[in-house]
Amino acid sequence: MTQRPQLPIASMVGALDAMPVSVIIADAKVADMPIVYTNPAFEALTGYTSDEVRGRNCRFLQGPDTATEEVTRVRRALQNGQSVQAVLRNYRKDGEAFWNELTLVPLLDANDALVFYMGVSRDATREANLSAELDHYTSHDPLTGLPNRALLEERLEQSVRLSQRYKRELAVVYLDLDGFKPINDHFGHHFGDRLLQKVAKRLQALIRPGDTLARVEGDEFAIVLSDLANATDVVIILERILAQVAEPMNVSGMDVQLSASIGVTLSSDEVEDPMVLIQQADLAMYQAKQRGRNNFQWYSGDLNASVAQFINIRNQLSKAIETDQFSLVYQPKFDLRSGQCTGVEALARWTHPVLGEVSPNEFIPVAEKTGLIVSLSEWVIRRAAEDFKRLVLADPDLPSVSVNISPLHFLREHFVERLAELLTECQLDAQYLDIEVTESVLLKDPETTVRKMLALKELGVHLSLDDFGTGFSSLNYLKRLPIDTLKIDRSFIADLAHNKGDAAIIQGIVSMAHHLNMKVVAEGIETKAQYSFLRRALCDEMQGYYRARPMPLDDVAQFLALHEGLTEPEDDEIRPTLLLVDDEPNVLRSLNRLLRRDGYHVLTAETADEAFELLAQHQVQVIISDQRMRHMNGTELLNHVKSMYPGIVRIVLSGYMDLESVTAAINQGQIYKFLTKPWDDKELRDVVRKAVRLAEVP
Ligand SMILES: Nc1nc2c(ncn2[C@@H]2O[C@@H]3COP(=O)(O)O[C@H]4[C@@H](O)[C@H](n5cnc6c(=O)[nH]c(N)nc65)O[C@@H]4COP(=O)(O)O[C@H]3[C@H]2O)c(=O)[nH]1
Repeated sequence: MTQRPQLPIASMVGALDAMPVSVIIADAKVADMPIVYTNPAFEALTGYTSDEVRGRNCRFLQGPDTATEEVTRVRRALQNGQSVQAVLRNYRKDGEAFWNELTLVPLLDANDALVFYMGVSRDATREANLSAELDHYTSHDPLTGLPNRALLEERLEQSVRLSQRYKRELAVVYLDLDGFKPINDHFGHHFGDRLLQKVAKRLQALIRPGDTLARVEGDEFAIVLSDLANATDVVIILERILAQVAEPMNVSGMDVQLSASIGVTLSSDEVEDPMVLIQQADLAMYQAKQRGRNNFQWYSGDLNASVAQFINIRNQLSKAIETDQFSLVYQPKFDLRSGQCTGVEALARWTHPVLGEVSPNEFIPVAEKTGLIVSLSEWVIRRAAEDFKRLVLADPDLPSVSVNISPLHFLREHFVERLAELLTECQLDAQYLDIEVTESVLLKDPETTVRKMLALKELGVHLSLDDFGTGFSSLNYLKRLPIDTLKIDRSFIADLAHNKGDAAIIQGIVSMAHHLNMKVVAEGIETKAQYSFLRRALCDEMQGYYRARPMPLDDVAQFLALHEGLTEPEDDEIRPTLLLVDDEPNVLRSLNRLLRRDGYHVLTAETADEAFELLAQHQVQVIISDQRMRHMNGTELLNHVKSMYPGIVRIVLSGYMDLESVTAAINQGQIYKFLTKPWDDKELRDVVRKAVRLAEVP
């Protein structure tokens, strides 16, 4: 056994004085262990000089918050002559508390007898505060100071257990502020944050100390109302919440009025997983939104499947970008005269590992609602810019790639600046990017739209107004917008062959756009009839399944490489075209034979529907219709033709002499000539020749 060196305290003092950590030595031979030495670092830590503390027991450093269990543990170690470590809440001379990370070691003499205790201290206040802050941070929302979702779930679990044990009612409330996002987007996040803090304060004032109010995310709050004597108490609280949220709030000198949509559910004995209650309240909240906002709805168990779908998508969407579940497809657009490809539109596709293909019509509105649309769109722009470089290799004349930008994103502060940054990052010249914004931006905020569009033009991007015709744009604003292209919404195209209103709207849009120096693209062209009608209506470009569907990148590259601008002239562009309408196939056959000989391009129809399809497809000069057919009346048909295609010369060829309708039709200018069956070949050919000449006069 090695001999322990005997260290008289006096010989150690020089070294201890120089130590950067606080050292204290107490005499262990005396019952109360008085202090016999402290070094200068002790004074720096506690504020006490050596003279002030010599002869006293260390307990003067303790205070009201010092944990008694820790002190007892230290005392026991000292009694047993053992080393001990502890972190004690101590107090400096000026009363300020600090965390003392203390190590006490016994000093023994040569005979192993305990003579002194040496205490080495370190100020651990910073770490302790940090860890407390961290605890708070992980369980609280930094903006409002309210519990976050994690703490809400913890408290809910406890509350459900207590309510089951004591047979009390418990309700979970889910609250979403109506119209908060536009305010946030419009006035900026700082303003939005202040507003959320005010709302949080008001809500907090309405609940009891045992309840939990949490900010779940964005403008969504949840409340656990526990220990309710009966369920009807909830109604009173909810009414108060609605009223309080609706009271104007003053933020930065501006009065803002909000409302809330609230969903509520009650805990029942059957609930095994308390988290289900949050989902139920959330579902009910969406129902409240659907029912017109500023109201509350109880969860009923059989909520609308579409609401459940909405929530499901919302929950999945946030992971989708990170896990690479999105892709892009491209749909080409074509010039209606040359047939050349005038660009491709990027359309987002989401393939979820379980849900499969989710339509953009489902996920885009959800992405808008949750704000995820911004990161999604930025991803789309980046990917489209990259893909465009590949597509110009396939078609060096490809003018641009179009991306859809949702109104919410478009109207966000700094949208234009951010786009400029993205273009620089992607090294894409602005002229190759076409931004498609729906007409609804004009409804939301026309002045900002005008300002942003001017800035975008300055940047050099191409601008298209999408879904045109659905948003009732103010024409006043339209003429101020630096728009390059109007895209006529698909809904006007679908029925244009039969609906005279749609046909007239299209003609009106084309003529107005051309006057404003804009091009017109018709969307959703599926049939030859629609295609031909739009060509004749002088529409500039088309997009639709009739020519090309949206395709993955490789396919569209191949398509562009092989595509040649075509458009053979149509028959009716070379020869005068006649349309014969009769429900008797034999009559149609003999008329066709007779008139073809005169060099006309002859079309035949047995029904009104067929006739309108053909009229949409072809430039018809003269229509000859039977008067009494099984499903229609000739003069009615011609009346309809007159309003849709006023330039077509109309002739009735009837087996009956219904004088009344004939004279009415002639008087109203609906028909040019009335001929009777059986017809005289020569007379008929004469009348048709004159009618064709009449139709050709502009
Ligand atoms: N029935 C029919 N449909 C046709 C025809 N030709 C094209 N379509 C479809 O019409 C939609 C045209 O895009 P949109 O009006 O911008 O309408 C888009 C657009 O508003 C939105 N969307 C798609 N991708 C994005 C995106 O990346 N960002 C944003 N913000 N919105 C997007 O979702 C909407 C729907 O997209 P999709 O389902 O891809 O649907 C596309 C396209 O597939 C046709 O001949 N017949």
